[in-house]
Amino acid sequence: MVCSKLRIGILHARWNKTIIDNLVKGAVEKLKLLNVSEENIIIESVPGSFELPFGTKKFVDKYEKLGKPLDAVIPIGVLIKGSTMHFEYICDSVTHQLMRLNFDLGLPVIFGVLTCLTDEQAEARAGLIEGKMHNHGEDWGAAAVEMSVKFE
Ligand SMILES: Nc1c(NC[C@H](O)[C@H](O)[C@H](O)CO)[nH]c(=O)[nH]c1=O
Ligand SMILES: CC(=O)[C@@H](O)COP(=O)(O)O
Repeated sequence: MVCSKLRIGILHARWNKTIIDNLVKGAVEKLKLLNVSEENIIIESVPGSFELPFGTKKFVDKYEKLGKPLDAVIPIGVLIKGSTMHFEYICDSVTHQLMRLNFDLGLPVIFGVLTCLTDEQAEARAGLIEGKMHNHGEDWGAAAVEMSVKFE
C-alpha cells in the first residue's frame, strides 16, 4: 500500500502534557516525512496511560464503524515513577494489554509508552533536552508505517 493512503491513529494520554505533546509532534512529523497524508493522521486522547489499552480498542472500533479503518495505532503515554507501586502496576498491565491488542485487533499497535524513573529521563526521550537522546515519537511513527505495509 502506498504510504499516502495509510490511515494512522495516535491515541495519547494527557498526563505529563509537555512531554506528551513533543512525543506526538515527533510521531506526526515522521509520519508526514514518510508521506502519510496529514488528513490520515487521526489524533485522539484519553485521561492517562491506564486508559490506553481499552481506549485503543474503542478508537479502532470507532473508525472501523465509520468505514475509515486504521492501518496502525500509536498509543502514547508517559509514566513517571512516584513514591508508591502505582507506577509498576500500570506499566506492567498497560504493556501486556497493548501487546495483546496487536493480535486481538489484527493491526499494528505500536508501544509508545515511556516508563521512566525521573522527569529528566522522560524529557530526554521526548527530545526535550538539547544534545541528549532523540524524540522517541519519531521511532514510533516509523514503526507504525513499516508495520502497516510489512508482509502485505
Ligand atoms: N501517574 C500517571 C498516570 N496515572 C493515571 C492513570 O493512568 C489513570 O488515568 C488513572 O489511574 C485513572 O484510571 N497516568 C500517566 O499516563 N502517567 C503517570 O505518570
Ligand atoms: C505512574 C504513577 O502512577 C505515579 O506517578 C503516581 O505517583 P504516586 O506513586 O506517588 O502516587
